Amino acid sequence: MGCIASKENSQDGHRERLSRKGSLDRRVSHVNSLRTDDGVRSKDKRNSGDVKVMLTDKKTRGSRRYHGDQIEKRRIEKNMVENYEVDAFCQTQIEKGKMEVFQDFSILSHPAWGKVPKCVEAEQVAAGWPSWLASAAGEAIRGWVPRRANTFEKLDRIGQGTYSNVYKARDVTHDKIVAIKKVRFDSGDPESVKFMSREIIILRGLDHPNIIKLQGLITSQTSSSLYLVFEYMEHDLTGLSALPGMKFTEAQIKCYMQQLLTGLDHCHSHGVLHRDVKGSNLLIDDNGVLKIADFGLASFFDPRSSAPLTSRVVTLWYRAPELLLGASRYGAAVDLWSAGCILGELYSGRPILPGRTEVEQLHKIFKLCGSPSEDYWIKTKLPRSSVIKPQRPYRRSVKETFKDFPAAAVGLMENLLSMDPAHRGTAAFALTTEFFTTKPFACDPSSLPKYPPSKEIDAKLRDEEARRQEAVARRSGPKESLAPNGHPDLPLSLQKKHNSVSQNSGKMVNSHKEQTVSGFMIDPSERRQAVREGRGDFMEHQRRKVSHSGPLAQGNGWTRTGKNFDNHNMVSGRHDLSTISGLVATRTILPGDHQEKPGVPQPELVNQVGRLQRSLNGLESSRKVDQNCQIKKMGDSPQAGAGKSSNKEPSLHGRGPKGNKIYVSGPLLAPSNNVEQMLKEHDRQIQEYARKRLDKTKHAKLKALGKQPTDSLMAASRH
Ligand SMILES: Nc1ncnc2c1ncn2[C@@H]1O[C@H](COP(=O)(O)OP(=O)(O)OP(=O)(O)O)[C@@H](O)[C@H]1O
Repeated sequence: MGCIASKENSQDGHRERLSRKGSLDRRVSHVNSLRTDDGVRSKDKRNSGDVKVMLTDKKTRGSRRYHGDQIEKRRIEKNMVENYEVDAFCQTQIEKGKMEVFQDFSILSHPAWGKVPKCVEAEQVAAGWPSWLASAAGEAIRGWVPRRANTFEKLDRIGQGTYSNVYKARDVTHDKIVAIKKVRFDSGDPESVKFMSREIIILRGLDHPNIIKLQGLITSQTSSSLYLVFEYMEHDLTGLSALPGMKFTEAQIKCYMQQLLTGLDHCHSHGVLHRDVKGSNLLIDDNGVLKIADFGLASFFDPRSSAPLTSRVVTLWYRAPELLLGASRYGAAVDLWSAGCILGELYSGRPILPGRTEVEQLHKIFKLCGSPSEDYWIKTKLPRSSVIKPQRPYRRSVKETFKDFPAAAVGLMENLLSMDPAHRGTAAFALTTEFFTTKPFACDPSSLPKYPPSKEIDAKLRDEEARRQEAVARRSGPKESLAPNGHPDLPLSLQKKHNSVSQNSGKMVNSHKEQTVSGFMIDPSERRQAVREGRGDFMEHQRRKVSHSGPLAQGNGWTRTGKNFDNHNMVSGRHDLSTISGLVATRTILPGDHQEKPGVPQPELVNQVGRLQRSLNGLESSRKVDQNCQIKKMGDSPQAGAGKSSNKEPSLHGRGPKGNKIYVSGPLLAPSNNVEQMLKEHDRQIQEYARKRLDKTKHAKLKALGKQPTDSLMAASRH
């Protein structure tokens, strides 16, 4: 335990000591906005290098960072500092063992972290670890031995993600229930190995009651599979919110938000960005304890580093505007944006920004949060700002939109959903806002009601079953207005997507047949067989079919803002996020967090904008198009573009994936009454394009195999 210096000089000495360890207070420079006494947010101009120490309360794990001139009086809520001289207080707290000082904030981002000396690596391999793991994450597995699959009894499948299947299982050796996550990855692919080891390193490096604990790894030198063993959590926030009749109290919402922000604060103060905060990644146990899970997209960050990060992270509905605009240098604020979306969702009972494409997502954000100021565009020079920038500003409407929510909640949402990431504050700061300091206070997790096990996957099964029954009823009725398996509340284009994804999920499930030879004592597929012999279990069958990721809630009964809430901004909780293209961030596009070149628009987005624009051109002829948003010529400065007429065609050109020019022109967004129609058309065009691409590929494959393509494939290949 190191001493805490009270004066600049001694702190400099302290800093020097840290510096020698290669860890100068880098973790703390994201304390960049503070609230002044009059409640007005002000940018903290202090140099991040002034930050001296970070204190963490051992009990709540809430941390506080102190600048040189902040080392004076501090408040403590619950067990945090209050009206104490930090020096004296901390000394006492340390003596009492209640507080500790983090001296080395950079442990996770230290380049050597993850590596062990060659001799240790050899020992690990001898102990049965695969060499790729010993080499890439030796430090993270230090002290562990690989677990064997036959010491677990696989029970049900409880989750399915983009990269994984999650099972409930019994750890026979320790006689306890655990969750095991089988990750799809290829140990022969360096990128795959990098992501896998990063997830493991981060999970092992973070130790906090609000962060899921990795308990072990199931692997062997011969197996290509890797299973992560976690403590078992009965619920996730999406599943819990979707329980029929669920209504969270305000104290309960505060309780979940407090835990989420405390967990995020721990990540951020250890230099980790989660980058996929959403309801299905927030797990809750039977004691009401919330833990942040799924660090598959998490990354280390160092605000002083110039290394670019990818902007293709975070599930679309929870993705911060700077990411949508292509930022490659960002920080903890991206997680805070997602937390703001979760807060809104907990109150409103449905996702607050459910965009279907990146363009639509930005449009929804602009409508709710206002478009960024001119200063912001100039200051940030975000790559896509030259592609998508409203011609006249959108007014912020958070207060009006959520006027039925408690004022303190809206206050916090205003912070977290700031367009400028610098104004979002920090997780630690959010925990000190009025939302948490006024009544009703956050309740104790243990006082929360006990709920039946509820996962996102369960909510999906209920929806699937309801849809199936509805389809049966419709088929037997006089009218047949819906396609089989169709969502009654989804546009046809999305229904098609939904159906195709369901089919894909089915295929994926088949590919998991290999698990019957996985070495587990009991396999769910065998169990299913046994069950089927007893009763035809539709739910179990569906468990294998559904895909993952979606909204937090589907109308939980909290006071709705009803017509005050922008209907375009709302969707039924039944919509399956994973069925909508491009919504879920992928790992494959993160080759070492590659990034797009600044100023060069991302092809997918340009294509989207292009198609959107072309559909707008049709609308334009009726002269009903709003001139509010304009797409400017690529590479033009925002100022130059703003002066150009949007009626000219083409006014934007960029290059598509194969270097072909893409022309788009005119205003980006139509008036709100046309937006839905325009987006449907846009959506249809994307689908058609995707189908043609698929057909072309099939055609090429068949040709390569010397088989005769069908007429439709022939037609597609001619396009
Ligand atoms: N420790 C756990 N205990 C219980 N359930 C869990 C646990 N970990 C994950 N799950 C369930 O499995 C689901 C998917 O897990 P996870 O998010 O880790 O997978 P993923 O493949 O990374 O998903 P995504 O595609 O959303 O990124 C979660 O939403 C949750 O319902």
